[in-house]
Amino acid sequence: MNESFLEARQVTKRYANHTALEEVSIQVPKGQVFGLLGPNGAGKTTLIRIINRITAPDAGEVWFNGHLSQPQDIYSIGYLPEERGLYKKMKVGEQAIYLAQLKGLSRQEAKKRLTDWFNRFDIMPWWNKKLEELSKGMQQKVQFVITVLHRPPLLIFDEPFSGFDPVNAELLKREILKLKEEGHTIIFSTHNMASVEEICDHIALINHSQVVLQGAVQDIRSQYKSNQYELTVRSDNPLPESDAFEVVDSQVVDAQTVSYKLRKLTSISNSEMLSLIGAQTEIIQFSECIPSMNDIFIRTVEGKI
Ligand SMILES: Nc1ncnc2c1ncn2[C@@H]1O[C@H](COP(=O)(O)OP(=O)(O)OP(=O)(O)O)[C@@H](O)[C@H]1O
Repeated sequence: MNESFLEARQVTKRYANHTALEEVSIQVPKGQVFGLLGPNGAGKTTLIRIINRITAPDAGEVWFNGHLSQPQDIYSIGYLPEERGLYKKMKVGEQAIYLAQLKGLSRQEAKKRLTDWFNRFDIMPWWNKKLEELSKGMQQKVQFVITVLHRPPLLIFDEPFSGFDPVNAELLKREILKLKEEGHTIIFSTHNMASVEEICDHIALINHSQVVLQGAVQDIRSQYKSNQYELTVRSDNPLPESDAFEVVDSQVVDAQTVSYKLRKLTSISNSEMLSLIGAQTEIIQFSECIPSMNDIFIRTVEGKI
């Protein structure tokens, strides 16, 4: 694993009647997209607020780019909070320039970068409108742009896809991946598991205030494999009998086609299994069932592992 840009070490946060985080440790690799997952109330926003120094932990430490987090580190973070907070009565372009200047950009540079982003996000016609005249999705776009405009090395997005239609969610995904290619480290919290598979390199799953799963998405999905396969064959020849696998389920698709769910019983490779079946039947489709992040989330959170 490459070096961490951000680490939480044994972070604990207690509120009056509730422990929101219990010895939570995460390692966010530099230049990667890190998904912070968990059911409602798990503690994700609390951890994000601690990383942003909005609230302090009761115990534990946050390490930022190799040093113990310092107050000035917040200038190296672009944070899109869950509750979006722009001025409703102020004009969009003017507001965006003002906020960019607060983050250290000159007026000229801010305008140049904003024009570029606004064109890409198709919101340039709204430059002179008041924020309250924009739809929720457009307001989201404006706030996203303001978050990333000063190009901080660490970007943290809390539920960035909420309020976006599928086309705009796609646009946002592409922009997040572009920001990664430019070298930013990105943390985002989401309940949208499809987006996790598409854009996250690593994840941490928090449940009941603790990290219950952490690692590279591909490794985690492989760990949860259960030797199950989907197979579709022409029905002229029966499936060969074998000690290597068993049929869990079968379904007639049409007069010529049958599909099976198989479980592998030995350590033969996928290619060997394919040859074994293919020697007697004509294979139309063969694939190993790799659990989705959605399945893994539900199984882990419901304790079915
Ligand atoms: N300021 C606060 N005072 C008291 N309790 C709080 C405070 N902030 C958060 N909590 C509690 O801490 C727990 C974790 O909340 P948090 O907002 O971190 O969850 P989350 O994982 O972000 O949830 P969601 O997915 O619903 O946004 C919740 O039980 C919440 O009620």
